[in-house]
Amino acid sequence: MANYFNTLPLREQLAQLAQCEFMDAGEFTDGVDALKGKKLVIVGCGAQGLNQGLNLRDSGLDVSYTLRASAISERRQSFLNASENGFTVGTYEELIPTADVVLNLTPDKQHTAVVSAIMPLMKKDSTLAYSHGFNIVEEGMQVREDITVIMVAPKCPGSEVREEYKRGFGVPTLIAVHPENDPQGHGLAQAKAYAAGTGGHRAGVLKSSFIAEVKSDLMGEQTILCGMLQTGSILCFDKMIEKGIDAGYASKLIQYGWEVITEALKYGGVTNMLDRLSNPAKVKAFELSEELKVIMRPLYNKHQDDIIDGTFSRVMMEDWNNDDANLLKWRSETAETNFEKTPAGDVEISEQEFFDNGILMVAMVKAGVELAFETMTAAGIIEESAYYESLHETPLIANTIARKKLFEMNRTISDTAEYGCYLYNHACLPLLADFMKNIDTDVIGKGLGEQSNQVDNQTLIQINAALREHPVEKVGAKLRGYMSAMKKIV
Ligand SMILES: NC(=O)C1=CN([C@@H]2O[C@H](COP(=O)(O)OP(=O)(O)OC[C@H]3O[C@@H](n4cnc5c(N)ncnc54)[C@H](OP(=O)(O)O)[C@@H]3O)[C@@H](O)[C@H]2O)C=CC1
Ligand SMILES: CC(=O)[C@](C)(O)C(=O)O
Ligand SMILES: [Mg+2]
Ligand SMILES: [Mg+2]
Repeated sequence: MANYFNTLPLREQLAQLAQCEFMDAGEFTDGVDALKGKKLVIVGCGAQGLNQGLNLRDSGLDVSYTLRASAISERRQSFLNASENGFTVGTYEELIPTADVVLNLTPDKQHTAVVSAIMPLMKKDSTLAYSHGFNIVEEGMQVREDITVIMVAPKCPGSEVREEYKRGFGVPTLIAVHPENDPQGHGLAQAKAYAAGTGGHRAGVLKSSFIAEVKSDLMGEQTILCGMLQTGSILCFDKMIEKGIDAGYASKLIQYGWEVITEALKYGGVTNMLDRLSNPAKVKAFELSEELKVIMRPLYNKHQDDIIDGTFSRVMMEDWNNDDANLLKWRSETAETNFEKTPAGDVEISEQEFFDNGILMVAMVKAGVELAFETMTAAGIIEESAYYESLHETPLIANTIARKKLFEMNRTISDTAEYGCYLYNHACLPLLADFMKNIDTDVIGKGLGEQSNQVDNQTLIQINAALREHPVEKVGAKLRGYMSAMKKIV
């Protein structure tokens, strides 16, 4: 097998990267009908597997789980996830032959082995579904020609796929049909029904391609979504400790701060997030974010370049073949960081205080969202896709840090995302070393303590215009307009 993307002519690569059509709510009036009465068998019951299965069943679909024989015999967590939620669980031999749709929700590293094992058992004219395009695009998996291959990719950690559904909302979702495998022409109808079953249509669905999803998902997760929040947590915490801020306070400000400040982002974009600051703090946050964008832009370009040409995938797959040695080493190193080892203090921090004392965090989120959006769109990803992958998903990742710090984020996201997050963190920590030398508690930990809200009018006018004029704000206003069912979290 070879990297599918790299086998295509540039014309086709660009066309697939640009595949992105916002699907109006009217396209989902049939709901889950295309899958009603069909047997959906999910392989794997982890972050996506469990939460998607719960949503699909609540949406009236017939869902069961097939797990590795060892998972069942050893009653592993995946078996408990499925059985304790009342699902039928069986081996591949027992359930795959009965499946109309097989949802492959195992780790990307396992996809070639899993698909190779289940394909011979899949009945003629059935469907194979993915939630990430890595196996098809980066590995070039060849699927039997009678099998329809679709993708329904939530732009969100598995846990929040379920939480947003329970709130009556959903998460933005990319759907696609693999052009090499749509023999009966019903791939799109099935993908739409699957997306509706997860609740994705309530947040927004893009008709995308396996290529557009992979090349944007890898970029978002490695940079703004997980990498920036990991690096920002470590740098901001260590700076506060260096400057004598109480460790419990510092830990709480960061652990819960990302969620609070990015909730403003989710509702009103970067503009609303900065509008939550005083004028002097907004000017400071804007200046810091502009400085951060200059420093980090080469890193964001390198991540996108390595994703586009397959370098990232090759390097990660080398680690797969080395028993995940780097992934496991970097995971344990993360657990040893001061931030991870310091519990949040039993101290009251008001919602506004997270903004006032977290000016640097606001600047990092602004810089990361804008850089990721700008880099993705420069690489051919369409704005709507780049918005979901940079701005809208950041608060959903922040929700996981609020639960149990970087441990929970890295446990909930895919191993692929976790690996990319560590690559970014290893590069960004030294990259920001000089920048952090000039940082003090006025922007992280204590706030400006300004006596008045006065700033230069011209400066404020220019900053407000720059915030509102950024393309992520324009496409964001349109997409948030469709999210009438969005629910408050903080
Ligand atoms: N995590 C996330 O938030 C997101 C993930 N995705 C995508 O969803 C897919 C699933 O990822 P995720 O939910 O994170 O995966 P998890 O690691 O959370 O769960 C993997 C599941 O697969 C099972 N599994 C592991 N290895 C094998 C194997 N060799 N054969 C069969 N089953 C196996 C595990 O059970 P056991 O080990 O007990 O057998 C577990 O139930 C991936 O393609 C990922 O890219 C997409 C969007 C977000
Ligand atoms: C949660 C999500 O969308 C990620 C970051 O892409 C992943 O876990 O792979
Ligand atoms: Mg993703
Ligand atoms: Mg991902």
